[in-house]
Amino acid sequence: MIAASPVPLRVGIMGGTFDPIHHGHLVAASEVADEFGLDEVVFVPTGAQPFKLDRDVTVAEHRYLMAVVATASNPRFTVSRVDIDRPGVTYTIDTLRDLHAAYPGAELFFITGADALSQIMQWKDVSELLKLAHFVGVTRPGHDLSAEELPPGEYSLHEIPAMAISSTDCRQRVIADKPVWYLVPDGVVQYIGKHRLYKDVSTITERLAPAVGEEEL
Ligand SMILES: Nc1ncnc2c1ncn2[C@@H]1O[C@H](COP(=O)(O)OP(=O)(O)OP(=O)(O)O)[C@@H](O)[C@H]1O
Ligand SMILES: O=C(O)c1ccc[n+]([C@@H]2O[C@H](COP(=O)([O-])O)[C@@H](O)[C@H]2O)c1
Repeated sequence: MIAASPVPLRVGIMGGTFDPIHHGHLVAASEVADEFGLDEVVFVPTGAQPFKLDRDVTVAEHRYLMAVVATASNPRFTVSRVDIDRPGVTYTIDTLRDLHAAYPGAELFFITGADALSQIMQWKDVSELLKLAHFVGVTRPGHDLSAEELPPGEYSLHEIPAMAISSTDCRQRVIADKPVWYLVPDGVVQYIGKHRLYKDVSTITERLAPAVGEEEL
């Protein structure tokens, strides 16, 4: 008798700068998990995102902890440190290799908004990248959802409820003393206030691009 092979785990990966994590990220992950029957969605805060090296970004530990707070109540959501613990620039090719090692035999689904999806052809090692995970692009207000440059069969497009929320807008609201209630989870509102994120810029932000000569990219 041939033993039945175990059904592979279906794992979603939601990569992002998450500065801060907001309900747009959470709805995208929840909708894709439902549509694709995912067993788990791993949120992966980035280290030094290659296209954001000239930006000030909140220190990784705060972004990681906000993701933990935001996902704590969902038993299928977890948060990974793989990108923030790996030195150097964060490339998704390394994220996927690390997560294949952490979840041997699992099928990986990389979840991305329409804006990020449109740039994927410029990501490092794109042809290998597309073999390591199935890419799922989700709708995002203000961005066209298309992936014409990507090879057919390597990705899916999925419509989700429109959440006109961005981390940029959340940060600007905090700076302007406007509320971010209901744009981000309650615990994240409180975390931002407790640590004075986006207010105390001199102490809580880091520029991702190292000073010239300081570190080789
Ligand atoms: N409102 C949203 N709806 C759908 N997808 C989203 C939404 N916001 C972010 N995403 C997707 O989530 C991932 C992580 O996004 P990111 O952390 O950069 O948030 P952001 O709001 O775009 O941040 P910022 O405004 O700082 O650029 C990306 O794939 C992005 O396209
Ligand atoms: O691998 C790359 O070359 C690459 C370039 C740009 C962005 N990414 C990934 O895209 C995801 C969304 O990034 P962001 O900063 O828009 O939230 C996140 O997981 C990044 O690591 C990856």
